[in-house]
Amino acid sequence: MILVTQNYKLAFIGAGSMAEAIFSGLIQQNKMSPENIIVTNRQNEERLLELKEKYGVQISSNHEHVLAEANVVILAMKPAGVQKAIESIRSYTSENQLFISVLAGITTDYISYLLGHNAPVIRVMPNTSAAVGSSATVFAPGKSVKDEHLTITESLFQAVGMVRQVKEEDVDSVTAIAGSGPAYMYYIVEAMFDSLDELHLDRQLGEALILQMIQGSVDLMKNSGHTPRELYQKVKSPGGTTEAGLKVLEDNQIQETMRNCINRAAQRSKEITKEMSTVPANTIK
Ligand SMILES: NC(=O)C1=CN([C@@H]2O[C@H](COP(=O)(O)OP(=O)(O)OC[C@H]3O[C@@H](n4cnc5c(N)ncnc54)[C@H](OP(=O)(O)O)[C@@H]3O)[C@@H](O)[C@H]2O)C=CC1
Ligand SMILES: O=C(O)[C@@H]1CCC=N1
Repeated sequence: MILVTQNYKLAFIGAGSMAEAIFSGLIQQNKMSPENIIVTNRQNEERLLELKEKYGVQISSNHEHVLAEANVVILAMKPAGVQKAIESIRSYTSENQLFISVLAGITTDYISYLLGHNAPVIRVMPNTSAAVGSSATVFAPGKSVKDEHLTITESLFQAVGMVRQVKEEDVDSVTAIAGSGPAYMYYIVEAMFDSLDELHLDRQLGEALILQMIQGSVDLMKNSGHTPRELYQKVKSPGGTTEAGLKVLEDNQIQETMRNCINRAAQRSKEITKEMSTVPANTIK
């Protein structure tokens, strides 16, 4: 289905980590040409120049210019900045444009309310692995979304990884796994890397072994048909090294901690909705 992206002009409102991960992934996977991507931010001109230099994308601080030719507008500022950001572009937007928001906790209804018209709005939750074509992305349609808009969104994000459609009410939960999840993995891997010094192992060799070990574990989980529990039972020998290590994880309730971590992130997404994404009651149609 990765066909339509070449015909579109994409405007990124926000030029941070997530915007960069998405457009760099699209460019690297040859799904979009940099001339068809225009990027703006709030104030950091140096950042825009750096992105132009690195990827060849168009940049501009003039919001009218940014919105002028865009068919698809990707909102990629922090959730707290969405109101000001949309206020600054609203007069240059139209119902012919598709709005894709990657903002955690911000609902499609709230974006429609801020836009003040009926342009289609789709809420997407990708992750930074989009930069290497390996995002785990979900999307949920808001009002006025037609099949063609779903197709565009699917093909854009399919170009940078796996993509699935969900109901908007499930996006908070998915954010905790797919959106925030990479950070939890990096946090654990950081501790593994740090153990190398304590083990007096060569850092380069140790890091390569750890990453390959993780890659291999993922491959086996995907391909063996076994559950994670079955797989770790196969690694463990009575009285062996794995059993000794797992005992430390169990004693420290690492599985419970991980569940708490995911639940807390999902809850935070809901809190963001309450704090920053409430549509005044008298405006709901
Ligand atoms: N990082 C991640 O892994 C993921 C992030 N997200 C979501 O992506 C969004 C962006 O996150 P992230 O990239 O990490 O954030 P960053 O802080 O890296 O980037 C935010 C960007 O938004 C710009 N911005 C702020 N206000 C405005 C405005 N009024 N008009 C135009 N641009 C504006 C900033 O510009 P300036 O620097 O000039 O202020 C900056 O370029 C968030 O809503 C987050 O929830 C979703 C999935 C994963
Ligand atoms: O931390 C955040 O709020 C964003 C959403 C998912 C990843 N980063």
